[in-house]
Amino acid sequence: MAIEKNTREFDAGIVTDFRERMSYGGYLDLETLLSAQNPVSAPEHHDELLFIIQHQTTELWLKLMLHELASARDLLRADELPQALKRVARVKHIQRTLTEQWSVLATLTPTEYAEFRGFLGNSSGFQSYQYRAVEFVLGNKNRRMLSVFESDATAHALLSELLEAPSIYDEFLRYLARTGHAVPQHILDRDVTEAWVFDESLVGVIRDIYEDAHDNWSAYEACEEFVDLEENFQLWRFRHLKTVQRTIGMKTGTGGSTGAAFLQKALELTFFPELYAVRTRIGQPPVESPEPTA
Ligand code: HEM
Ligand SMILES: N[C@@H](CC(=O)c1ccccc1NC=O)C(=O)O
Repeated sequence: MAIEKNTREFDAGIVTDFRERMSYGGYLDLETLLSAQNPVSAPEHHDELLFIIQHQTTELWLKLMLHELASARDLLRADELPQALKRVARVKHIQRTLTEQWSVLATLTPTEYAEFRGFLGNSSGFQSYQYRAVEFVLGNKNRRMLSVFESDATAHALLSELLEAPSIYDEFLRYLARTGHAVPQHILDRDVTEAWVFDESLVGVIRDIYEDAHDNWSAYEACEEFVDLEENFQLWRFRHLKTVQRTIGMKTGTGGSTGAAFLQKALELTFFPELYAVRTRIGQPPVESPEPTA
């Protein structure tokens, strides 16, 4: 038995002739994928490959995240809540992988990074259109961000389209309205190209869902899934900030921002603020509506 030589038998049926058959590498277009790592440092720095692959794998996962989130948004529009939540469940796993992945890049020391940072010019993750697209789908719209993509027609077109489209949160709130929840009309009519801003009038609607979870189970479950999405997103941002602090300290960014201080401010951005605000209200007496003025 070959196993005694610590060698596995080559099963008789194993296919070896791929002249006329689809192969692994062909199906996955590995030729393209594996020829896309092109270090710019000269002489080539050993650690630049790590830097490139960390970014490329992130972009691949972002591509899938966007695919799933856009689909979840469309499913909500079609009143298919359980199917939408299935998509969100997958996104949560991708986010965990992306957050965990920071530990690989954290093995890059400040000295090593400084040795090839100069070759990166003004390129920066700030110019990641897929990252911006995910922020837009989740409702953190910012028209100003489009200016970075003036010279990239594909990225610009995608971001413009997502800017104009309702976010996943807009679609969820519309779904709630259609299924009997008292979502105020001004929310349903809002300008969806603007960043979502905390709306006090929505907190009572969410509170009703949380206080009668049994009878609002699917809406309640969806709210909790959205909170997971937001929390996971913030954990990624936090790990990015920590990686930045340990590799470049307080240096300004290659993209032109103040660097760590700029990234710190992103931790204050929020996607679903009412889903957090409701936690303060649960079990408290209802907030009186303000007296109408004049
Ligand atoms: C040593 C590693 C890294 C450093 C030192 C670093 C540094 C920075 C800095 C300073 C910024 C602010 C923009 C600027 O002025 O350049 C930034 C933004 C950004 N970086 Fe990184 N980064 C690192 C790794 C990564 C990785 C692996 C990704 C994954 C794609 C990434 C994605 C982003 C994104 C999406 C932004 C925009 C964030 C926002 O707008 O809030 N970065 N990065
Ligand atoms: N902004 C980083 C450079 C950087 O990290 C980067 C450069 C090119 C492509 C992606 C990058 N990642 C995140 O910003 C810096 O200031 O060192």
